[in-house]
Amino acid sequence: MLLHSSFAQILFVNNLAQGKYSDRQCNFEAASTFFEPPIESPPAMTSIEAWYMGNNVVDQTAENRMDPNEPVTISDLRDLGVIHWHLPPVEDYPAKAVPWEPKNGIQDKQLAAIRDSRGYNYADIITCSEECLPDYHNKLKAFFEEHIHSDEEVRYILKGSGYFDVRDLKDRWIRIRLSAGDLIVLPEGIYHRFTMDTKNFTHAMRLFKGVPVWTPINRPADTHPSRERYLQRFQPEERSSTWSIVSCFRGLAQGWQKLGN
Ligand SMILES: CSCCC(=O)C(=O)O
Ligand SMILES: [Fe+2]
Ligand code: NI
Repeated sequence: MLLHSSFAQILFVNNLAQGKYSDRQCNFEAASTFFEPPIESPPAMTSIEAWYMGNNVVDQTAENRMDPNEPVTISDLRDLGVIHWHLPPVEDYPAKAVPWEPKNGIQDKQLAAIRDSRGYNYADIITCSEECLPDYHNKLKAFFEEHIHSDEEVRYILKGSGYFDVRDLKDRWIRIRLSAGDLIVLPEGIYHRFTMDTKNFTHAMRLFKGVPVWTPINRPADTHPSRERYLQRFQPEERSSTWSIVSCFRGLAQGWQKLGN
């Protein structure tokens, strides 16, 4: 198996170098005997890693860590509304399926449980690589434009890897490294962007509640209702000061009412 897959990888890289890949070969099912991504996912990674990055990005696919490194914990991410599971993929998913319908019922029970409990009733599967993604260069540019969405962004990495960058509440970029098995939820209204890493291969499931909304709302979007909702939910100081102003006005109004009676 090991021999087989290294052979397949050598073949893949060779063919890639000769420009042999076409859309047809991006169908993993049809080409599964020789199509393997040119990388292996790391063994049983149990958690994502995140770190602060600088604003000056020369190569978006590089790690872009601060020097010295400034790590960001899972709990810091939770405070921003970003949640994560690690579910090693149990099925062999196709390279592309828009939408994706499980063939023989849902085999991945853990994924099915998350989909049910969070209402992700639509899913599709895409492969980001130069061979498989039509209009590759423009898509990569669009993915890396800072934006928000009016819904959650939910991605399950099936093979390969990539980075989601999110802004913290002080507007600093945090880079989150995802690889096969990582399922991430970015909340509605968080500023974010996506890039592949130096390996240039991400095979992912995109999950949605109801009709998929993937229109990006590029920054500036500070007055967009989704951004305002995000700040209400996740910016504690702002929420408490808004609440104290509201309750102060309430108190005054009640006072006036009493005076009038
Ligand atoms: C990891 S999926 C490809 C990127 C994407 O869907 C996005 O940036 O919204
Ligand atoms: Fe997106
Ligand atoms: Ni997005």
